[in-house]
Amino acid sequence: MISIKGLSKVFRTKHQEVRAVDDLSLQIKKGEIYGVIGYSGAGKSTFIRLLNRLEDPTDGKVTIDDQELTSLNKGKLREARQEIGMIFQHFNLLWSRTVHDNIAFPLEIAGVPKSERTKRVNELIDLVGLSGRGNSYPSQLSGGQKQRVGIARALANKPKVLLCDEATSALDPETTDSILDLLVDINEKLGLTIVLITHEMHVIRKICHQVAVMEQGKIVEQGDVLDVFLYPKEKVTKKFVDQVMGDPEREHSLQLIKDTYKTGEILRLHFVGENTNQALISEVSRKFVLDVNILHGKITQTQKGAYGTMFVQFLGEKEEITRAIEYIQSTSVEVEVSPDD
Ligand SMILES: Nc1ncnc2c1ncn2[C@@H]1O[C@H](COP(=O)(O)OP(=O)(O)OP(=O)(O)O)[C@@H](O)[C@H]1O
Repeated sequence: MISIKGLSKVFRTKHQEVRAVDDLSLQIKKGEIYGVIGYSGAGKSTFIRLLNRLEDPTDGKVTIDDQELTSLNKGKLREARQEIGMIFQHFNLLWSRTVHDNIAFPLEIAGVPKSERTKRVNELIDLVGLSGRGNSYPSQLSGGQKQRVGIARALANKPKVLLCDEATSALDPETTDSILDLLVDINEKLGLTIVLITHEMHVIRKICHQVAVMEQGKIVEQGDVLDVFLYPKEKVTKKFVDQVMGDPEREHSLQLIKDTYKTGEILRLHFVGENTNQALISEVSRKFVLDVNILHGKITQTQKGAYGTMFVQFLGEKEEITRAIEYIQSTSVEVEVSPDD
């Protein structure tokens, strides 16, 4: 759906040249939530602004649904932009207009008649959970509510793509989660493709299907969110994964745990995808004559299922422990047995 090829943006100032986006290529599928993560200065904002040509590229192409955005003249670009909604970190609302009139604004520009506008705005107000607040002004709303107005306004012209520029960075964690839930809801209900940029791995973990990691204008790693969490390759990606998971290798190596718990069999279980920890653990203690102690673990939920690591201690007859391990090995949970001394 979105094809990005060899995209570059060079900013030239008097004294220097900055390659904010450097020969970047990506494919984003229809209906996907695609996250781009990077530290400050990586080039994320410039990248997302190139997707609707708020910034003109120095080089490269952006194609959305077979339409090459980068070759359009001003008139055609204005039409094409109606299919691309955008939300911002600081909401960018019109302070002198009510919630209703903020959402109606893009419809006015598109020349939608008043009666139709009112109907559409009311639908959008309900969709984003702001029923009853249509006559409020932005200054009377909380941050989360302001972003809901931003989302409703961005959806007014029924876009195919929603661009989110650090949309939750100004919000507290709880409000962030409620806005992320709303984005997932919209993605599922409307089949909308969402491209977001963020510096928070929590955002990627919670709602994205695919992730690209950006550093110095380039994509250094990309893939399925679960894969990137499980097998981060680049140093910068590992740092982002640690933001959410801590570093189990460093903090709790199997050997370290074994040195602490000297009896029974110590196992490390890797959960990937659908499995949830509780179901397997309770199944094992039901099926086998064993005492199972959960020692340490961190399982987290992504859009592609649960994943994480858990250390457990099995206490019981050796044969029974072996049978239990074989049973776990027959599921999709990976088992690592503590090395023999
Ligand atoms: N208009 C501009 N003129 C000159 N340099 C710019 C301009 N916009 C961005 N840059 C430079 O391009 C690089 C990438 O900036 P960009 O804002 O895209 O990064 P970012 O990852 O979004 O970071 P942040 O989250 O801090 O905004 C930076 O070195 C920045 O200084």
